[in-house]
Amino acid sequence: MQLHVDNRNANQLSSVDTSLDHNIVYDTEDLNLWYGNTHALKSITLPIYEKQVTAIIGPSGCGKSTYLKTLNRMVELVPGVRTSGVIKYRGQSILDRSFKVEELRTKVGMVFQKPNPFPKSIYDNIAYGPRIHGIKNKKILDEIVEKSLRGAYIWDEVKDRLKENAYGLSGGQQQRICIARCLAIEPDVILMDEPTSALDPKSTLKVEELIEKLKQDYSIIIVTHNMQQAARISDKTAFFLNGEVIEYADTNFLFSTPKDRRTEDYITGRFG
Ligand SMILES: Nc1ncnc2c1ncn2[C@@H]1O[C@H](COP(=O)(O)OP(=O)(O)OP(=O)(O)O)[C@@H](O)[C@H]1O
Repeated sequence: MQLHVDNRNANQLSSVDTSLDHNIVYDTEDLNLWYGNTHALKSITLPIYEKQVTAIIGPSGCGKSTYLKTLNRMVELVPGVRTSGVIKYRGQSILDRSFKVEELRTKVGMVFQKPNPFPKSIYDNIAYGPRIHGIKNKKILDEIVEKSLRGAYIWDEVKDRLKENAYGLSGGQQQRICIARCLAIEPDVILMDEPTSALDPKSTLKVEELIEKLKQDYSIIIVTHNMQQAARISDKTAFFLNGEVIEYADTNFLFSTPKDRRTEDYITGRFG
């Protein structure tokens, strides 16, 4: 594995942006994951930096979504899953049995491939999380709803129709509602699993612009099949293949001078 960004592996550093001293938000060390007999993640070691966009790329079935779902422990909902190794979120070992998964869910939001608003009003979609966390005061909820919709750059489009069902919005708008729903719980990290793959080019552009803005305040980890998208919006890129991280580097570096032949083959479209 080529690892250009991990300061703990100084010998392997070849293209590190040392001008930005970003903290590590997630640190994965020697993570393995099995679905029954399928060894889906193999010895993954990956530091994820805060307030950056980290893209996970690789061909179908290489373990991208699985890795994302280990970061919020959603993967353990699959029967027969086993893991070994360590994932630290802000220094806390989240795979430990003693770690409270509820704590993680308040800090880590997730946006899925297909927009999945609840069959409720736009307002209730955004207020859902805060209400679960016990906020009942209407004025406070109004403020959270407005702030979250503004944060997802969709306020102007929906401010006059907050009581309407979110299903009445376009796919791109629904996806930004889902992002606003994430923001309403004031997360630290946003996980995105191919958030634009179901969207048209115009909506994709809007979501990409939104991601660029969100990284000022949030750490974003995005799985994408779209290499142009990874190149456009991410700071770091990890290339996965057959459950392994083949190369992890500053995005500019990985796309311009990949170190591993397999990365080069993938990004030049020779396979995948
Ligand atoms: N629930 C599951 N049960 C058993 N095996 C699974 C399950 N989910 C994924 N796998 C297997 O784990 C491996 C990694 O799958 P994963 O979905 O993480 O890949 P991916 O890179 O996200 O693929 P894609 O780009 O097609 O979404 C594959 O071999 C897949 O078949």
